[in-house]
Amino acid sequence: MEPVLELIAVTRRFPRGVVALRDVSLAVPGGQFVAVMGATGSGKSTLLHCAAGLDRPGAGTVRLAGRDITRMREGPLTRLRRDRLGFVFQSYNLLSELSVRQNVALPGRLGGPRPRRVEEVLETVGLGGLGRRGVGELSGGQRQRVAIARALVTGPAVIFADEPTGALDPATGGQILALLRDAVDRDGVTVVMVTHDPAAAAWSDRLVLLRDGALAADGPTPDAAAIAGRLRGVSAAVAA
Ligand SMILES: Nc1ncnc2c1ncn2[C@@H]1O[C@H](COP(=O)(O)OP(=O)(O)OP(=O)(O)O)[C@@H](O)[C@H]1O
Repeated sequence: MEPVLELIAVTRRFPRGVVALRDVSLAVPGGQFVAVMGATGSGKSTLLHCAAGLDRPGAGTVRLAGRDITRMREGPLTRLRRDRLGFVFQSYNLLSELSVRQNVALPGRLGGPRPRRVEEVLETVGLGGLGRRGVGELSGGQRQRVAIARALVTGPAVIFADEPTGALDPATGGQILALLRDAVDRDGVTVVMVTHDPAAAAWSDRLVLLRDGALAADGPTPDAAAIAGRLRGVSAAVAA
């Protein structure tokens, strides 16, 4: 099966000699939950941004849903992101003056998703009946549920999540991770999640570790204690 997301020898340099990603290759099949970890500054967010077409690598190729996005013009790329990708960030990125329902309806094409589809995803994330609430009145966990509903509403191929539980307590964070896990298991969505938290990463199928912009490890996700050990391993190598 063709991977839904593929990075081939991706390198991203920033000014002053920073190589945020160096020669990273990664093929992700549909329906896989991937956690990306590594010390601060190891290139996790840069990997996520290049993979999602939010940033362009200086060298290498990114293929997303069967298309080479590396050289795609901004218009088609924006449409591809809107129609095939979902995004969940630590800071929710919702419009707080709009209602839950309006936020979830935002990413749709002309006219937006059908109202019934919006209600359906709100039920899925446990917000059934809260569609008319203002997002400003919601708790952090509820806001992140809205963000997940917004990510799911178009039926995306891939959801990119950057520290989705970073602002939540462990119990609430666990509920959010269970929703991402459900999207993978139920709908066959691929999730690529950046996290610092071994307990969050333990929900994934595959653990990718970055060290100084390069792939340091890539394999099946072990339990949280083993993840923490591996993370210390790659971080210590940087400090040494
Ligand atoms: N826009 C930018 N301009 C210049 N340098 C950048 C830029 N974005 C990232 N970098 C640098 O690239 C490297 C990788 O950054 P990145 O944000 O991808 O790391 P990270 O692993 O996500 O870190 P953190 O865990 O702290 O969020 C760092 O050295 C960072 O300073």
